[in-house]
Amino acid sequence: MSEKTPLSVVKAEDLCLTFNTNDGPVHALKDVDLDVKKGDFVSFIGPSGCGKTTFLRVIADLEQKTSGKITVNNTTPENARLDRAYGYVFQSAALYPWRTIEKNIALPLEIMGYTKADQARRISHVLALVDLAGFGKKFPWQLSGGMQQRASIARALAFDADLLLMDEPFGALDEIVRDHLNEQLLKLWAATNKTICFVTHSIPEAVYLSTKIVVMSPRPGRVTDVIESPLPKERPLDIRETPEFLEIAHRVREGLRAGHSYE
Ligand SMILES: Nc1ncnc2c1ncn2[C@@H]1O[C@H](COP(=O)(O)OP(=O)(O)OP(=O)(O)O)[C@@H](O)[C@H]1O
Repeated sequence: MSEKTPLSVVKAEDLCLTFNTNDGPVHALKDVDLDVKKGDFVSFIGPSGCGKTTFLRVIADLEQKTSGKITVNNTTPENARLDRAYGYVFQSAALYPWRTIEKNIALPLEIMGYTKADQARRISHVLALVDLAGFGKKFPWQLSGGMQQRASIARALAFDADLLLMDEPFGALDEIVRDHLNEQLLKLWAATNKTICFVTHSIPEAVYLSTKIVVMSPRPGRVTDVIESPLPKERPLDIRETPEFLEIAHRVREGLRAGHSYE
């Protein structure tokens, strides 16, 4: 492999996952082919039930494929999970209300056996990365929704996983807060060179954040388009008004429309 070819972080080939339910089989993922390279910011967009969360859960070894291939960091999802290859951020911040922000961030580090000194160093580093320096001693309920979500991102970053799996992390926030967090996330991504897989229902969010947009469609859950973004890495919010941005957004919208059943 040439030095310039980035490594594959997630590689899926003919990946299928069928849930057997009392109402018959549900084809959550069908023949998914995807190559996520190191440093990519990949968004998954598509209507409810198209398999976005299921795909993230397969990467995280929380669901098992039915057939096909999937590797994470060139190994099985199970090995990658055991190597702590990823941090996972959910739609709700899922912070323990009885623990302070720093104690929430410390939890996975405690479980992994980091020393107290290493925990403290990592906590202050990730709090600074998400712009929450000085808030470590607060409890989750003392923070706004956007700050809580940043704290949950800090928790996912604390053990230095190169891959971040984010399942609609900003879906429950209002638009202004979401804009702000989108900007911050891009800065964080540029500063840390992480690979990010990000689920969203929002076309502007997907186009603004991503180097690659994966458009999905349900019944069966499949990938209908993969768009490589030509936008520069440096993206002020007003890039959303440029013709290049609107053109990609248009292609995503067309892809979503084509795969939508309007039932
Ligand atoms: N554990 C499960 N058992 C049975 N069916 C499931 C299970 N998990 C997901 N499904 C089904 O698989 C399909 C894909 O679900 P998934 O949650 O991945 O979709 P999604 O695109 O993330 O949807 P949303 O945008 O609503 O979160 C859906 O039809 C869902 O009902």
